[in-house]
Amino acid sequence: MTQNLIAQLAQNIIVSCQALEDEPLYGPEHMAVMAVAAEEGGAIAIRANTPQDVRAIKRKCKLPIIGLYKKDYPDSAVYITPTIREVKEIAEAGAEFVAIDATSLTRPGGEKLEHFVQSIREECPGLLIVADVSTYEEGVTAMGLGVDLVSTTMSGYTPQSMTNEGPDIELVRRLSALGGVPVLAEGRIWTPSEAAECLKAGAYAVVVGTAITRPQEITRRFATAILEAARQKQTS
Ligand SMILES: CC(=O)N[C@H](C=O)[C@@H](O)[C@H](O)[C@H](O)COP(=O)(O)O
Repeated sequence: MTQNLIAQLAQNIIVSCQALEDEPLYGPEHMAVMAVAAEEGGAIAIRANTPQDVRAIKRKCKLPIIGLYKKDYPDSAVYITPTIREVKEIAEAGAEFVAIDATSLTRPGGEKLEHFVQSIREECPGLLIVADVSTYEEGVTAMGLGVDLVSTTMSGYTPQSMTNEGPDIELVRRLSALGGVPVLAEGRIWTPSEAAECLKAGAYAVVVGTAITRPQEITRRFATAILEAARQKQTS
């Protein structure tokens, strides 16, 4: 069953449907219809933040969910499903997968990643683990701990990782070349051709968020391009 779930993701698109409190589309019902739209468009799974959103999406959409729970702790910069408390809430909400921060950043309470992964296995049997990493070394470590998938989510968002505008295709390529644990390409994938490039680089599947589900950011890109074109027209 769990192996089938992983196999189902292969060579496909996962859509991340997330809106934080300060975003116009914030709210479980908005995310649920966003997930339905992604399903209609051919997504194979949904990535979603908070137990509330996972529950709402489950009610409307049949796709498996990679759940996460963004939460801030005062003693750590880790915010993607930082502790077993958030993992349990995501599992109880019905997600098939949980995405966790698997970077080398200090975890809340100084917990070691190895201990965290072990407690997920013990306390939430059957829940598949997606390790969100920012570097090659972190990916290798996570694979060694027996996670089910590795995702390049955090590349560009930690002090130890690159900060390019586009996706970190090189990281996808290097981690995929290891050949063991399936690698998801995630983060700043803006165009279908970038998504295709990630697959060519060896990605098992591709996760796209903002470019599909954050209309304010999509609008901003058009607005910027149009302003620039108008400026050029004026000066030519
Ligand atoms: C770094 C971080 O917190 N990433 C989050 C992880 O869940 C989301 O905010 C991203 O939208 C998601 O990873 C998809 O990426 P993009 O929206 O770039 O396609």
